[in-house]
Amino acid sequence: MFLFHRLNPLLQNTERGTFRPATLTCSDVQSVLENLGADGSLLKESVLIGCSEQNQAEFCLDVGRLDQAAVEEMVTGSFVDLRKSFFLLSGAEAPLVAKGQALLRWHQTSGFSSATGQPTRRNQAGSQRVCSSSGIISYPTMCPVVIVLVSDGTRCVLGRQAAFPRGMYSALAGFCDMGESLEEALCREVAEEVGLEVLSVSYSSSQHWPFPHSSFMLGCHASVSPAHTQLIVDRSELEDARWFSLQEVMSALQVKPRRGDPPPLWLPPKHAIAHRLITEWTQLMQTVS
Ligand SMILES: NC(=O)C1=CN([C@@H]2O[C@H](COP(=O)(O)OP(=O)(O)OC[C@H]3O[C@@H](n4cnc5c(N)ncnc54)[C@H](O)[C@@H]3O)[C@@H](O)[C@H]2O)C=CC1
Ligand SMILES: [Mg+2]
Repeated sequence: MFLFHRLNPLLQNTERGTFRPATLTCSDVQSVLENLGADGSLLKESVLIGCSEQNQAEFCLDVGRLDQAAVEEMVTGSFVDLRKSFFLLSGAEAPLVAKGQALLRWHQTSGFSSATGQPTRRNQAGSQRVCSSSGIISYPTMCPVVIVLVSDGTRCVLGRQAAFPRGMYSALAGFCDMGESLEEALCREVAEEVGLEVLSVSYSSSQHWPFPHSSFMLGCHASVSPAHTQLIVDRSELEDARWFSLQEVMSALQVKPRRGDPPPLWLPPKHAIAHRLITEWTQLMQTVS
C-alpha cells in the first residue's frame, strides 16, 4: 500500500541513495493506525490502483487526518510534495504514485453529486462514486491536454512558465477546448503561445499527468517552416520561450537535478512526457544529421 498525507506521497531512501515510494503491507498500515490511536476504519478509504508483477493488489491511502511527523517516524520515510517526488523517483513507480494521488484527490473533492448536491458513496475498489439520492454514477475524469515539441528542422522551441523551477524549460502545452480535435488544439496553442504557424503534426504518445487536476497528455511533434521562425511569446502564459539547438538540448538532457545554482537549461523529469518528446527529437535529429 502507498501512503499519502494530504496528497503528498510517502518516500523512503534506498541503500543506493535514491528514493522510492514506501510500500507497506496492510498489516503494517493497521499497526501504524493502532499505534497512533486512529480508527481502523480509515483502511476502508484505501483505493485500488493496480496489480503488481507478483499479482499483489496495490492500494493507496491518504492518512491526512493523522499527525504527519508521527507517521513519518513510524515508517522511516517522508511525505514529499508530488512535483518534487517526480524529480526524486527513478523507478517505474512514478506513474503509479501519480495515479494514486489523482484518484485520492478525486475522492476528496467528489463527496457530493454535482447534479443533485446530495452525498455520494464510493464503491469498494474506489473506481466510481454513486449519488445516494439519484443513483447517478460518477467516474474519475481527465482533461485532455496537447503537448507539442515544435521544430524548424534544426532547432526546437521550449518555453517556461513563471511557476516552473528556475532554469527549467519544457515543450509547449495547453488544454483542449470543448469541441476541438487534437490537431486544432495543437495549432491554436502554438499560435497563441509563440505565434508560429504549424505545417505538420505527428503523434508520439500519451500519458496521465496528475496536475493540475488530472490531465490526459497527448504528445506530438510539429514542424514549422524554417523561413517563418520568429517567436511572439504570450507573456501572460509564458515567462519565456526560445529556440534551442540540438547541442544545447543534448547537454541539458545530461544535467542531473541537484541543490544550488541551477544550470542555464534543464528539462522536465524522465517520467514527464515532455522529456520523452525532447529525447525523441534529439534521436531524430541525430539520425538525419
Ligand atoms: N507531463 C508533462 O511533461 C507536462 C505537463 N504539463 C501540464 O499541462 C497542463 C496544461 O499546460 P498549460 O500550459 O498550463 O495550459 P494552457 O496553455 O491551456 O494554459 C493554462 C490556462 O488554461 C485555462 N484552462 C482551460 N481549460 C482548463 C482546464 N480544463 N483546467 C485548468 N485550466 C484550464 C486556465 O485559465 C489556465 O490558467 C499543465 O497544467 C501541466 O501540468 C505541461 C508541460 C509538461
Ligand atoms: Mg500553455
